[in-house]
Amino acid sequence: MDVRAYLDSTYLKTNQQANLSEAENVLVAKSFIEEAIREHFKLIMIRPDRVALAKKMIQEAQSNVLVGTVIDFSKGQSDLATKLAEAQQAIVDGADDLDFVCNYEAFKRGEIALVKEEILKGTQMGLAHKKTVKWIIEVAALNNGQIIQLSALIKNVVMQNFKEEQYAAVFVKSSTGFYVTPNNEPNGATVETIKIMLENASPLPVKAAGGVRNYADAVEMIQLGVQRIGTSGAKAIVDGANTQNGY
Ligand SMILES: O=C[C@H](O)COP(=O)(O)O
Repeated sequence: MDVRAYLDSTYLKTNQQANLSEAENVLVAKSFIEEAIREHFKLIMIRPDRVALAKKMIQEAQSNVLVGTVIDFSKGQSDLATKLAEAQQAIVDGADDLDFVCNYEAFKRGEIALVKEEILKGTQMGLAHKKTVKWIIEVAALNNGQIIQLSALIKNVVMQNFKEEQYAAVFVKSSTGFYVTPNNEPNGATVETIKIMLENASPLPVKAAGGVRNYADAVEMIQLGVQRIGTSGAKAIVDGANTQNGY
């Protein structure tokens, strides 16, 4: 198994979150992009305002690394027009993957029509431009019943509105990695939540994100059946793989 083919190496901290100036934070972003090129990760996941930079660096390196970005990050509570405008800009800047934060708070309030509409319109926009689209459901904000329902809702919107050959380009993704639970509990992918997502999102693929930090975690997720892993620890995962395989 080549774990690198699963890895969306992720750096999404704002200047404030990183406690860095804009210039310093650009340097950190560049180091993640360079690392993704060097290590042949599947994708570099970067904030929207760094997409054009990542695309340029990857093209100059003649690399196949994909560029992904997040839409309406990290709360997902903007209106549809705002979400679509952000996605449109990311497409113009050259993003390959669009990871939308689903309005999971609206879902919890029972505003199902709103959630269905954003999934339909966001997916339509992405697929029309041949992008991969992912819907982040923020599992740590949901109970297991809600994870079942929201995974199934996304699956149903996609199956009712798009062709079978398009399903592989629409993921259900577990987490932003930035959600803070009231009791400081795990805020990302867990074996339990990923199993629930896989059971209820299929035939759509699943991306595990948040808290996947080492090779053993990554292998566990891949063996469960995820197609992608979003992680800020991609290098540690690859180093673990190399040690395990005696390289
Ligand atoms: O999508 C990826 C997450 O932001 C990464 O979360 P992490 O820092 O827990 O690996």
